[in-house]
Amino acid sequence: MSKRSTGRASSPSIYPSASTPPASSSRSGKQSLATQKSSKATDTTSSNIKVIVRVRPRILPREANSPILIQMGSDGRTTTLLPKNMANSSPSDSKSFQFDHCLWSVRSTDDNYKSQRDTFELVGKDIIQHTLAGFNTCILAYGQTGSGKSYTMMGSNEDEDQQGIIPQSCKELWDQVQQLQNIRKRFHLKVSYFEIYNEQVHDLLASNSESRVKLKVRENPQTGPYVEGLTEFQITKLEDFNKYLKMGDVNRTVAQTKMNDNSSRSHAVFSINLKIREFGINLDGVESSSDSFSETEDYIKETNSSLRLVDLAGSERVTSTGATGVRMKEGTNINKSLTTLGRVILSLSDRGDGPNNNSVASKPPYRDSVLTWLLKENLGGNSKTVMVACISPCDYEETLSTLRYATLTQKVRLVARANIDEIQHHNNIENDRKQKQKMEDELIKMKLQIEEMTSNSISETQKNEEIIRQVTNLSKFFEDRLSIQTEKYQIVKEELIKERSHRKKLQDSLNGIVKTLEMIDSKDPDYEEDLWKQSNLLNQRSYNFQIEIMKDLEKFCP
Ligand SMILES: Nc1ncnc2c1ncn2[C@@H]1O[C@H](COP(=O)(O)OP(=O)(O)OP(=O)(O)O)[C@@H](O)[C@H]1O
Repeated sequence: MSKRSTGRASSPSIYPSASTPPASSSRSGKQSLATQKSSKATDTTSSNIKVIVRVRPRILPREANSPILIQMGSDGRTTTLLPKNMANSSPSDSKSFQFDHCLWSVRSTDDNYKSQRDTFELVGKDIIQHTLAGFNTCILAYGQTGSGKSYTMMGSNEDEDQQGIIPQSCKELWDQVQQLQNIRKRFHLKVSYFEIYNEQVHDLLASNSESRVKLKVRENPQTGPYVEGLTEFQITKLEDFNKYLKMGDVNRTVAQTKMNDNSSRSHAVFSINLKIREFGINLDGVESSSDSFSETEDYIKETNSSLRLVDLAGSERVTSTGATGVRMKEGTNINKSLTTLGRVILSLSDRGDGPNNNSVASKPPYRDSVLTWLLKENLGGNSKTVMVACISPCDYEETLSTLRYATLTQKVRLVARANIDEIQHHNNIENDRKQKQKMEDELIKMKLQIEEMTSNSISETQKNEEIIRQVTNLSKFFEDRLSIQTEKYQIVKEELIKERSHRKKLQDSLNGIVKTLEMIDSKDPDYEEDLWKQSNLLNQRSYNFQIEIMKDLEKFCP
């Protein structure tokens, strides 16, 4: 909703295809025949429209020497409008008002200065939480022309510190979704962006040729009014928000006026539709595609909510703006719709306890302007709504008017309920039967597996016992063999010892013979003779011995 250039003329063309009915807890027509959604009515809260007042710095040249007519109390809830002509007035001429919050953004050096970030913290954070909880929510900026509505809602996208409520809300919502989603909980975000210019609705995200087509407003008995044929884009990454915001801002009608160089000539509504689906236990463990939701998905809970971020065109006095021609027509239409908004708020605030009370209050004239018709749910129905009333620091009349408008708005009571659908399956019994059968089959399969494993383990044990037996036998066999071998070794060892001693003896004998031969070689005559004698003696003995043997033999064998 940053402002760009002057408005363009309408050009008739084909309607875009997508439509955006507001979120509701009992959406009709889309559910599958096998299922039925039952709305969960427990999460219902009743609260007033919250009102926050923000005063901007003196930035217009005409304000340079003008006194600041606004004071804000240290409680952060009181705004005081000082008298127009302070020199001729007494302090009692000041007018004080109480709001949910009062944001002082006049001088960044002041202790109580509220930056864009502070503004989001106080205005947007809660709203994002409510959106995630399934409530329809709305933040709308109201105020005279040039009072800082677009700055508060959109700010400057170039500088992160200057970002307004819309880009900060997108980021906060995206971050929360990233944290909360898991295999059983899936989030789906879609955006749309339209403007109401001269009581006509234009799709700011339509292609160029279709962007000036006048769209129709329809009313769904359950979900309320919606723009027929509005383009919706799915958000798959944080940057998508920025892309569609920029696209819409390029198409928005803005113009230079005497009061504001870059004045919004239309009311702009940026919507984020959030769908959350929760899934039951999936026995197959199959994950569904996370890119898109299908109507046949077997989810057990669906939450639908829509966050509407509205930058209203500024109220203006023709005398102040000096508008003529097209600008004057725009201004008249802007004022007409804002007046209707005032009448709707007045009617709703009259009801005291809101839409459910029985007082005979006038029927809010929602249909008297496209703006109030489209915001019907956010102003007087199923929504949690915050109004940021923007004021300029030096304009008495316009500021007084805005503060009165804001005071009235605070009295509007809304009954919001979380749009949660619990899914009842008609085919539950059949599903249960199938699941039971599936689990029984699974059980039988597991039993068989266990039996198989048990029998396997018995035969394994037998096998092992057989191996142990064989190993025992083998080890016995080897032990026996070992003892036999040991015995054999002992015998061989003893024989070897004997052999060695025998060999020693032989060696000794051999040595004796060698010695004898050496002696022979040395030709010792005495020894030779002695040897000769011995030899003869032996021969003689041998001969005698033979004679004796012969004699004996003759005795036994005659
Ligand atoms: N809090 C702020 N801090 C600094 N500058 C601001 C602040 N609020 C508004 N401004 C500046 O004041 C000027 C008017 O603000 P802006 O365009 O947001 O007003 P507006 O209410 O949207 O006007 P219109 O209704 O005509 O579109 C802009 O130049 C804007 O940057």
